[in-house]
Amino acid sequence: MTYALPTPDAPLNIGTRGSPLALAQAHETRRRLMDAFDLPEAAFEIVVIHTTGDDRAMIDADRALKEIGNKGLFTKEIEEAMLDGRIDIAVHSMKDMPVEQPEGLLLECYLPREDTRDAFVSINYRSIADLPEGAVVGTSSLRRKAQLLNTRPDLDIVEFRGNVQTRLRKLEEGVAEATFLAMAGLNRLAIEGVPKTAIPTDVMLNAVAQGAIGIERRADDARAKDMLDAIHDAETGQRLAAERSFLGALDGSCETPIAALATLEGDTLTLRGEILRTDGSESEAGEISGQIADGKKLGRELAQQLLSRVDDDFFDWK
Ligand SMILES: NCc1[nH]cc(CCC(=O)O)c1CC(=O)O
Repeated sequence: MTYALPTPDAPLNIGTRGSPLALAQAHETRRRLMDAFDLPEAAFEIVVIHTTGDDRAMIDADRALKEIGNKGLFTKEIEEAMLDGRIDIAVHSMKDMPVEQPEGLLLECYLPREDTRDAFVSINYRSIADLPEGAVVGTSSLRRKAQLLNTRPDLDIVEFRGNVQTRLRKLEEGVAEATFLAMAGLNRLAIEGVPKTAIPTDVMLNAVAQGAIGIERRADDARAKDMLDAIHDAETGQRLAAERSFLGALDGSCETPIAALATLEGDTLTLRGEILRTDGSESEAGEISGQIADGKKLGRELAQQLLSRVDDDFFDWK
């Protein structure tokens, strides 16, 4: 080792967004690093970085999100802070991460994955199938919207943003009958009293990398590399390699109707994927299996299979 581990006087700076979920994920990362290296909490400093994506979400600009595209919206300022040395590592929801990282940064460390499923959140109903004809449901996710309309074209989908509390209040006020959240977020925040049911993945397939936390670092930072290697979860890495390669081959982002889930059994990786038209009028789904080590290739192959079945305008907004 040619470096010293962090100390309370020279802490490792952990960058994160300021949302409750982002902070919970940063705290989990700090806890795992403390345990792996037997270091005190004060050897780590959690540094909150404000991002453009946070502004957009606050102003509600669903339109702005779509105009700018979501790629990197939540990560640009955090990555700049890392390249500037203001922070040493950055904790991200992998679901929101572009497939490629900027020059000089690496994203190779994943924590053990949480539940990948979406939650159906409703005061009066237990599942999508339970919803009455024409029910109003709230979501701003293009994927969830397209998946819902594909199976339930009768539903009236309204934009829904904000934190869990805001959404629950809207449900209580009767603004919508149901909304959707990632089970992973609800579990990590351990919020009590949310009327939720996990949706099976054959009813609503999760977003690429849903439920996974990734930790980014500078490519030339040997200390950060060794520290992150110690807390990396190899299985999550193998699953995300396949899912993110599928996403990359489709040139998608978190704001594209694309879903994928890789699972491992023995030496075999199975990748299920789905692409949808934004209006839900068409969906193509498929599955591919092979050696775990070939995950990236399997992701590209599944993407090609699905793309070969659709027209060029498939992902165009309507
Ligand atoms: N796009 C927002 C986002 N990014 C990650 C999560 C939840 C946690 C996760 O999936 O890891 C969420 C909110 C949600 O979908 O409910």
